Amino acid sequence: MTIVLTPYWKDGVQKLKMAPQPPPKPAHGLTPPALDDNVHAIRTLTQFRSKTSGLEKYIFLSMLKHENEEMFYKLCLENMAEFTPIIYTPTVGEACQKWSQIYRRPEGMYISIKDKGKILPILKSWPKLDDARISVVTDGSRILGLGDLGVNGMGISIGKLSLYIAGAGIRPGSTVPICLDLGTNTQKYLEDPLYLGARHNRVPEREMTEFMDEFMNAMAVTYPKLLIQFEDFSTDNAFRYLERYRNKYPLFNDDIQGTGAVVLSGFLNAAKLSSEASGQPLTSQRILFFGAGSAGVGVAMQLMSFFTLQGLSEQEARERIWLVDSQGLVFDARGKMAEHKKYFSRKDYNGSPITDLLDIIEYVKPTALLGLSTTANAFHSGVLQAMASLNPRPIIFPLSNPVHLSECSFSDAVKHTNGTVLFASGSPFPEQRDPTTPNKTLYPGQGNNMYIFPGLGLGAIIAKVERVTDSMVEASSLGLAHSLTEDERKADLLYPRVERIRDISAIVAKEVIRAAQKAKVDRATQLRTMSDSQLVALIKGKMWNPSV
Ligand SMILES: NC(=O)C1=CN([C@@H]2O[C@H](COP(=O)(O)OP(=O)(O)OC[C@H]3O[C@@H](n4cnc5c(N)ncnc54)[C@H](OP(=O)(O)O)[C@@H]3O)[C@@H](O)[C@H]2O)C=CC1
Ligand SMILES: CC(=O)C(=O)O
Ligand SMILES: [Mg+2]
Repeated sequence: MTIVLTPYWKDGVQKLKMAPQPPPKPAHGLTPPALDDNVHAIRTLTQFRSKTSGLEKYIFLSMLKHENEEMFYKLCLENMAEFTPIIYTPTVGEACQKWSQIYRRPEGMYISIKDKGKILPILKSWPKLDDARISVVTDGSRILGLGDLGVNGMGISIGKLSLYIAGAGIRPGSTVPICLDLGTNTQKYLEDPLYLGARHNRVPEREMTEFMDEFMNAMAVTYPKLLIQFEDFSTDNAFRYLERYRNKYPLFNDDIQGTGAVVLSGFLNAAKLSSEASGQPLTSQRILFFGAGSAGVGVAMQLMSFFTLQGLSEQEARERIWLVDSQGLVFDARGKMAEHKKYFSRKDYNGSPITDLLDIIEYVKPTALLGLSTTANAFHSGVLQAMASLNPRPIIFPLSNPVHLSECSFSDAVKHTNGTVLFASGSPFPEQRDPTTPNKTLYPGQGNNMYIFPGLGLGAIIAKVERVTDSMVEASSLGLAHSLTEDERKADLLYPRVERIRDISAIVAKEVIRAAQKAKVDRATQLRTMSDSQLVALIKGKMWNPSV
């Protein structure tokens, strides 16, 4: 059997034999006499920790996954807080940027625009055809906040799927990383002799849509049990292909829906604390979005349900949300604007454009400031102080990834709000001392869709859904919000500790299955009669665990 698992070299498609399986345990006498899995885990972790840069650690773990997958996931599960910043944001961002330099072996499928008209046989050559359950598909056009990385975006599909396995116990053999190669508009890559993708600009929209139609149809034919996660498509395409396929195939867009769900969840917990401190009702929250792309608008759409769940009408909910883009406050009288911004564009402002964030804050008087702008340090000291002067507990979520593009750091947020901030960021930051209470530690939340997609995907797979409905996405969010333990609430955490990711994914998956049942999109109808505890037990029982 041959399989297209490698990127392209010039015009040719390199065909490789199937990727080698991990070797069976060596016969007695071929390993050192005292080799023991538990001690070897310590040895491997020590080797990992001896690497000095994030990228070296990433490469080490990537090779470990290839050579000893069970050990990789065992260590990952036991050291989630230490491993996620390496296999995921921020280090995965650097790995993607340098993908053409660090590439070593096939680990997913690359489907090129040159394969148009013959995508089906390529998909059929995937070695674990019948096992395929979840695919993360990117076209590399907006990887984290790093822009168009072309086929270098493969690293993000692989990273997300590692979190499906570690975080939700999806079987490793059921995951299918895919990177679509539709060209790149990044000149640096086109000129890089090591670049692994097609060496031309991105193809026009019509050609891409024809390609996508063929690809999606071929995916459904080849993998009838597959759920698709669209990842890191540039904003126009993210909205376009979500709308085009969401009622036809089981899929969701992680940046629009996964991010919306994770932020709604953290916001629900933050808003309770903020309203307790201000004495104002939850409905008085005023949310300012700095960034109005797929993530900003996706989150804004999801936060509508924060208000409607409190009894506000759709119109009232919409009035509690303001968007800012690179031209400043988004308002109708500004003139022509992208389709996805229109719904939240303000109708009640007719003045001249307001572009400075401090002026916008003065005008809106937000209780919450959410950053999805890819603009590092946009929440500077003046912005943080302004938020703190308006609110006893300001909600500040700098959600852009990776770390170096975050709108502010946790230490700055703590410093300039005198420790009152309710904080969540897209990438992790270290904890801080409370400036006002000796010996008290303040913990940053990680408002990253990694808390949602593993459980959402697992629930959708177990329920064998025909579609992913908005109600399933909302249920994943509420499941996450309610999964905080008493201890976590006492520490004012907005998200559960990442070490509990498996438990959280089980809760999220259960809520997703229940919502799928309500919407009647579940094909595993035998689950409908189970009690909640039976369902959670079933979900946990289905989770794959490393055997070492
Ligand atoms: N925490 C999480 O789980 C997630 C985080 N993200 C992060 O969100 C970020 C945005 O992603 P996405 O929405 O897809 O990206 P886009 O590029 O589509 O959106 C960026 C938005 O920010 C606006 N913007 C850019 N520069 C400025 C500026 N100087 N001032 C004000 N606004 C500005 C853009 O304005 P304009 O529209 O005018 O161009 C656009 O609206 C990324 O960094 C990504 O990593 C994404 C998904 C999940
Ligand atoms: C987290 C994520 O999906 C992003 O930054 O794009
Ligand atoms: Mg993403």
